[in-house]
Amino acid sequence: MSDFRLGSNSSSNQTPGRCDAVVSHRDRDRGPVRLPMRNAGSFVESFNRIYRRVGLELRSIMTTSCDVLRQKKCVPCEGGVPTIQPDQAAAMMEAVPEWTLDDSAKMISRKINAGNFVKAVALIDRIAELAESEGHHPDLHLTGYRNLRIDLTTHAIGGLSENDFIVAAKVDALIG
Ligand SMILES: C[C@H](O)[C@H](O)[C@H]1CNC2=NC(N)=NC(=O)C2=N1
Repeated sequence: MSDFRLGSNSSSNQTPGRCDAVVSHRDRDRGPVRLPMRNAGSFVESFNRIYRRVGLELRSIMTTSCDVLRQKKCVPCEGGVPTIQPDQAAAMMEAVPEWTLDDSAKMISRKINAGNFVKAVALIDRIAELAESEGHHPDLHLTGYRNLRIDLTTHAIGGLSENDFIVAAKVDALIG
């Protein structure tokens, strides 16, 4: 097999330079790879299923940039994908500084004092629209008429996925 070379002129039509994943050949990292904006998770799964027999593997790099997360789209998750591990989750919290990671590293949460009940419910409505457009939904807790807690975890896999961080970053943009 010829030396497997990669550059920033990858197949995806995104700005060069940003790396979403690394491809390794026989466990040796060979270079950066850009992933498609949509369905990146299933692309990585399919690539690895097909090319593992020749020693190639894609390892996606979870982003720690809020801006990058806000450009992404959630990937429908029906289970069968690994959860983000605690160390990666802790690193990704950098992108969503208003959020906290729970002790089990399976959920991220944000607490907001919306000021009054009407504002809190209006915020819930806006979050609901965002969640529906992403196909990924937070658990919402409104207590004390104005205190809203937003919990994000990926129920299908019983832990965190990049979807949770994408929605969290978009909620932050929505709140401002
Ligand atoms: C088919 C659809 O993508 C799945 O049912 C989605 C819906 N929204 C979801 N939201 C969250 N938080 N976790 C999920 O596993 C989930 N699954």
